[in-house]
Amino acid sequence: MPRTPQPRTAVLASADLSFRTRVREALTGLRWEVQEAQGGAEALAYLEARPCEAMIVDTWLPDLEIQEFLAECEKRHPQTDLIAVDDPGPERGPERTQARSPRRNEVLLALRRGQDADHEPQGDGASWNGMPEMTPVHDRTVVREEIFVRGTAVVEATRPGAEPGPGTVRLPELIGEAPAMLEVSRRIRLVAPRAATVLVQGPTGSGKELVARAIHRLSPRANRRLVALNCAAIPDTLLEAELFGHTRGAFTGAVQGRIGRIEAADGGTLFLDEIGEMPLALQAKLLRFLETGEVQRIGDNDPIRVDVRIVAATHRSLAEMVKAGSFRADLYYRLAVFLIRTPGLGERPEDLPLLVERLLARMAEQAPVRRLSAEAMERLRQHAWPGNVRELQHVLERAAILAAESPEIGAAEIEFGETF
Ligand SMILES: Nc1ncnc2c1ncn2[C@@H]1O[C@H](COP(=O)(O)OP(=O)(O)OP(=O)(O)O)[C@@H](O)[C@H]1O
Repeated sequence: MPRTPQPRTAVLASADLSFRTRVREALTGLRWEVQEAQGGAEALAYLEARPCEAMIVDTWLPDLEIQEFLAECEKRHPQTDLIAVDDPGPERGPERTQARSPRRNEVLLALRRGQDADHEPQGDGASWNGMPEMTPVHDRTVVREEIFVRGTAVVEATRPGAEPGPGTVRLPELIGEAPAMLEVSRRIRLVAPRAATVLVQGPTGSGKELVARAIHRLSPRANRRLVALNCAAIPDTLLEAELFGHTRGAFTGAVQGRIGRIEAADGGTLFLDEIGEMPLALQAKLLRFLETGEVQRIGDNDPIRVDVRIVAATHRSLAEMVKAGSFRADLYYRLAVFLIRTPGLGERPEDLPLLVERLLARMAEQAPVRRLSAEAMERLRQHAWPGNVRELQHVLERAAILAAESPEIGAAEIEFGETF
């Protein structure tokens, strides 16, 4: 009796759902068990949790440079074969060169045969080794192989000898190459795939919300909701109902029942901005939720189980607040499982030119924008930036409007607003 082959295991990493679907269908039809990841960090987390035979990865990842990703896989999981897949399109990945191993050939073959059910291989998979079309080719004989899976060009992965730089590459939405910013990106990528609570600390306008959104985008929860609540923007008396929800008639004015933001974020992420402004009594209730995973709407005795990841942010030092007795120590420890500190612009002056260039380029997508003169740049350099990147954005927007009739943005067009 023919032996039923064990499913072979692969992680498939791509941000593109249709791409994942095509490749997954091709492989599961061939008895591969495929774990899908939306980005590099998530894919690495899957490999950590359960080693598998192959890593199939899109050459464009939302969070990691492909070379960095491949090097990381190679270092941590030398047993896993790597295959980078190029979707045909204007953005091709970098040139790839690498000798192929027999097992990698199997995956390529599986992908190719996914087009055609008649070719479904029989046996235990070992017999695929040495298929005539796929006999291993030694270094440099073939540098590139394209196989089409329903319109997708599959190109062999490569790990050229070059090291992938400092081991950390910034996330696309976070502008800045200063070490403190690269550390922010690194921390986001490390924590995103996990369920850990994150505390983001940094001055106003330094990108705390951007960090929360990036964590959500790179997490397995990315296709569920990110719900944001600014604790400073809601009167203390309403904050509890906003967080936990309430039944009809639970308090004066509650003419209808409403679910709270925690429940609304079920399966996703809740971003609690300005957590330092939360009243002490409510802090105790939030802690209870974090410990039990249950919420109780105001006016209702039945607890409801929810699965929510919390990312909290503050511009204040919560540790100082704990010392002063205005923030609960137990909640602080529970929130600060993983800390990310967003640096103020004053701490990373070397990023100013890059920020200016990228922010002006973004503005130019909406309306024509003049170039910045050297004098204007110098004026920007002299400023202390208490409002950080948000303030820079506003200064540049104002300057672009003022310079509409000038050949360039001059120092005269750089106006700083009020500082507080
Ligand atoms: N590193 C960065 N790269 C690109 N844009 C940034 C960066 N940091 C901040 N910004 C932009 O600056 C603005 C303010 O950012 P964000 O709201 O994330 O800051 P914040 O720290 O949460 O501010 P606040 O404490 O006032 O709520 C946003 O438009 C954001 O896109």
